[in-house]
Amino acid sequence: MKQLVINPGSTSTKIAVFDDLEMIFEKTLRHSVEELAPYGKIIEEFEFRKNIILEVLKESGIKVEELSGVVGRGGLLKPMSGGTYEVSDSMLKDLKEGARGEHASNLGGILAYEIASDVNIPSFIVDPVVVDEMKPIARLTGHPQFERKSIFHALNQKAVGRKAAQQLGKKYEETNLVVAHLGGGVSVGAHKEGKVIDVNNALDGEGPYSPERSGTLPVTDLAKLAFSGNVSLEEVKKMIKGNGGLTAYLGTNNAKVVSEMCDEGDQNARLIYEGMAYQIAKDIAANAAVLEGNVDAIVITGGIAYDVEFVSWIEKRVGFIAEVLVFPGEDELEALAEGGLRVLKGEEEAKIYS
Ligand SMILES: Nc1ncnc2c1ncn2[C@@H]1O[C@H](COP(=O)(O)OP(=O)(O)OP(=O)(O)O)[C@@H](O)[C@H]1O
Ligand SMILES: CCCC(=O)O
Repeated sequence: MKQLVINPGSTSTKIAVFDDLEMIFEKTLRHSVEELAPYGKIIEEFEFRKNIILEVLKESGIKVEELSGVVGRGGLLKPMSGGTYEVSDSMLKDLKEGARGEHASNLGGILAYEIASDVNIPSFIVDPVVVDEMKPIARLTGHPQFERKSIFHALNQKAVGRKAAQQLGKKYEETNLVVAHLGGGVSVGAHKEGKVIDVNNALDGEGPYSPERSGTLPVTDLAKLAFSGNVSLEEVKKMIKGNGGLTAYLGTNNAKVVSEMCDEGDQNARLIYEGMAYQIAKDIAANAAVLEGNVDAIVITGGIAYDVEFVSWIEKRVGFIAEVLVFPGEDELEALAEGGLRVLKGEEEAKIYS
């Protein structure tokens, strides 16, 4: 069964075609700042991205009519449990309105639906960033006006969670893991028997700092800055997401460059980079407490997991909890294909978004 999978990022659209679980075509379509400049909101980029995808498929001799389904990465929707969801009218409406925020992955479900409906095949999203399996106790913040939200790299966290469980010779649904995804954003989740019962909101200023996000900031100082009259709301939001973390401290969101700065003897870069590992380690240990110490393994994934020294800084602080398994990079395209295939083959029923 052939499927097209689509993973839209802020400056790229990754696509692949799978025949069952074999990837037979893959392409990263990069979108320059100039190409995206005419579009105010991410949603306005839909037609542009759809046309490029169709052009590339045509050039590569891939016929949309031969596909059995199209799967897109899901976006900022209403909170939902993990799994594969058929793209429905109400989902499309929420994605198009972007009522829960703008995120490139909002385009995933829309692109999948529009390409699939042209040839009357089903479209799905899998484990969107709003997967929410948190326990009520994890939602408390300290003030009833605020509630913690589950927004994280659900797709990759769950995919590597399954791989780690397999490596341990267990089912994911019977395994307890702490998974840390280290990408442009960082999320650290407690996976208890297949459910992510606690995780930092990696998008909105919670948890460790990351290449481009601030993570948790001292709240009174932030409130003072916000009311100082010196900054706009947009500027404050940008400090938290986009221009926070390594970008704010060192002027780059490229952890590889920071690692090179460390190698060249830059002591400040080393302090900041190791500080990020320190905060991630603290969050991993906090999630071990969530799991009451019953941790089968700590799993480290995402682009920064390629950096052996960075991983060693984390491991020296959390190795006492459980063994550390490292899965560098991300398996999002494969995870999308697996989710779609489970439904197409009738092994799982597509969930309904409401
Ligand atoms: N060998 C390496 N050493 C250090 N950092 C690396 C290495 N390879 C990749 N990275 C870093 O990984 C980061 C990107 O990770 P990733 O590709 O997982 O993020 P993303 O997909 O852009 O964002 P997100 O994962 O938050 O959705 C970049 O900061 C990049 O520099
Ligand atoms: C937090 C969800 C994915 C991202 O980093 O944008």
